[in-house]
Amino acid sequence: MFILVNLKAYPCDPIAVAEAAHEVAEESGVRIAVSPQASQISAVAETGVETWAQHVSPNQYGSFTGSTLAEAAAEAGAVGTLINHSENRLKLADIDSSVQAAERAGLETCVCGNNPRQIAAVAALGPDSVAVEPPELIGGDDSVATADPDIVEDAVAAAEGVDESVEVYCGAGISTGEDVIAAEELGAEGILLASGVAKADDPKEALEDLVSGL
Ligand SMILES: O=C(CO)COP(=O)(O)O
Repeated sequence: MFILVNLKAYPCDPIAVAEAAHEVAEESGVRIAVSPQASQISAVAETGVETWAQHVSPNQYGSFTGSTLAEAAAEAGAVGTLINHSENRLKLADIDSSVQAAERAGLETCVCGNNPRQIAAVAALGPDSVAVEPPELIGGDDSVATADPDIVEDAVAAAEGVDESVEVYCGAGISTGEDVIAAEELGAEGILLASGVAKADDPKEALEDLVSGL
């Protein structure tokens, strides 16, 4: 299982979380990545943890003020990027262009969708992975894997029906090792989570719990 910790714009210490994630990844052998704010990518990458951008813009180099250039994210040390997170939704044409931009820059891509229909649509754009995250469960205490298991199984089937090579992740409300195992049993190959680590008193302890059953 791949564990991607999305720090969103939470007021946590990204370096402390990155160092904890790097240590837990090394100790457990589980693949763990951290996705900080764009301005913190290079500092997070310097800790040695696998680092992802939260978004890349659909544009190339040029007159695009305020954009998050995929090449700049890669040069700062990101190796992957989320695209179309529920909190940063894009039009389908822009998702397509952002996937292309990320691929040009050599970034791994994970495109998010709210439900299995959206997962099928974005899987057709050829990302490396897709992630289903029901918005109503994001940031809450109920894990998607137990509160809405059908959405995970249906997303896995939807992506498989379009392109079997696209991995399927899930996220929303995941905070424990049991949640991770439940997601794995539903067919997810990775999880996205945020508040369970970014808001934890002890992020390392939270991460150790997340990988405990793997
Ligand atoms: O949006 C998410 C990860 O990208 C999920 O957030 P929570 O883990 O806080 O529910």
